[in-house]
Amino acid sequence: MVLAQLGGSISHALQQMSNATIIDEKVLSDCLNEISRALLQADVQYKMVHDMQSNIKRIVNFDDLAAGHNKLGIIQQVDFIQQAIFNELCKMLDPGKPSFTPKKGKTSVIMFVGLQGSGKTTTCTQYAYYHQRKGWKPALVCVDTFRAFCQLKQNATKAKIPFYGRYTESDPVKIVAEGVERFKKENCDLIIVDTSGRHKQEAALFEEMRQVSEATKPDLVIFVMDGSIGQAAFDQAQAFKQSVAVGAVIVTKMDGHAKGGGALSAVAATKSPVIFIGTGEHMDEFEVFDVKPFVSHLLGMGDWFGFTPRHMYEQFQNILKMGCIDQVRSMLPGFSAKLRPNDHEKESQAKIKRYITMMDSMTDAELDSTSTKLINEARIRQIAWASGQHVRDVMDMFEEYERLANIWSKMKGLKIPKKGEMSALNWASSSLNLAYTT
Ligand SMILES: Nc1nc2c(ncn2[C@@H]2O[C@H](COP(=O)(O)OP(=O)(O)OP(=O)(O)O)[C@@H](O)[C@H]2O)c(=O)[nH]1
Repeated sequence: MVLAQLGGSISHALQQMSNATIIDEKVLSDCLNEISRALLQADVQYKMVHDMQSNIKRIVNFDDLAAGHNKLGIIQQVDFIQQAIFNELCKMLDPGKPSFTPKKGKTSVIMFVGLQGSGKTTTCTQYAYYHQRKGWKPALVCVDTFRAFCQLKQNATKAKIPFYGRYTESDPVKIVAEGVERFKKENCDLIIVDTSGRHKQEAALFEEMRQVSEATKPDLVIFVMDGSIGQAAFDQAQAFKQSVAVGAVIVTKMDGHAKGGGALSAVAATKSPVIFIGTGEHMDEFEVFDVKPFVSHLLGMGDWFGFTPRHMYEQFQNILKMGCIDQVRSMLPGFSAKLRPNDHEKESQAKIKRYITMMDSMTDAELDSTSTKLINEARIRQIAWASGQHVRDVMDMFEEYERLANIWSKMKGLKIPKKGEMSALNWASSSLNLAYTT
């Protein structure tokens, strides 16, 4: 089952359950069985599906369910069960510890491993290009002496990323040692090693990987997995983990016919987080992986978990474009009093502008993350300094974000507008509707 269909099947199961007159053990079991079938067809490993079922059954209290057998009660119970499924799937995708994060300006060696055809070479360039656009100084080293050499060289040349590889040398360890050495001397901060995926025998592949790892002492080993490989995902990921210290996963080919379940299996097998997904062959078809929005899509819950600072930024810009905030704010109960102090138009405008300036000093990762975990005290101070504002103002801005994100999280099914998709007035009236429901 492809990813796009999985959400539909799960929504269908939940819909069936909400049509029931009472939610008892049988209704819940039927629903969970349908969801389990959908997950299995999407290549989630059997044991994970089984564990999820047991965990959900354990937390659902049937006495409470029986008590809520009017329509509202049933809707609440369905919400509760949907939330429980959401939490279980998030848990599956969260290994509990973040992967090593390279630091700009400090040399890190990142080694990519994966089977031939998994999309490893494509991913190496995408990863390099992603960082290059953010001001890093990446470099690519190709261990493979055959086809990947040409492919990686071509990609690297196109993206103007330094490249090292040797056609004539057959010893991969020698090539990689030379390449890493050279780029360390050139002060590259991200040295990306593309290992070979082609070997007649698995044992030879893993032995070469171990030797390359030994020679380069990578800061992070990334396992690249084809998102459409099916139930083999778990075993494949585990085999790599047993040979080298895999610390992160990138799932490729998540466009088109990809099955989402493989990502869950790879996390379980490697106990490492998925950090990016590949959504096409082109350099920029590469996305940071964020667990909650991914699971939210998987469950057909739409974008309601995905309210990011960037959404707030874009909506503030829309509001400023509309001119008169006093007019807009009368329709914006979603906005806090802080944004409309004493009803003064100018002050409100100035405040929104200040928030926008502060957000201009945030990184893309911070703007696109639904979590403010990235923002610690030091970051708040940096943002304040970079935007010429007070620390207190930056904290105010994040409080405002948390408040709006909280409002949007309650608006299940409502799509968060993309840039330019929704006018501030539409957004304002959505907030207005919400204000009466909260
Ligand atoms: N649709 C799609 N195709 C992809 C994606 N990533 C890679 N590919 C294609 O998949 C094929 C294999 O990708 P490679 O990057 O060559 O894979 P590899 O693991 O390096 O394989 P070898 O070089 O043979 O070891 C190529 O045709 C890529 O263009 C993706 O995210 N989506």
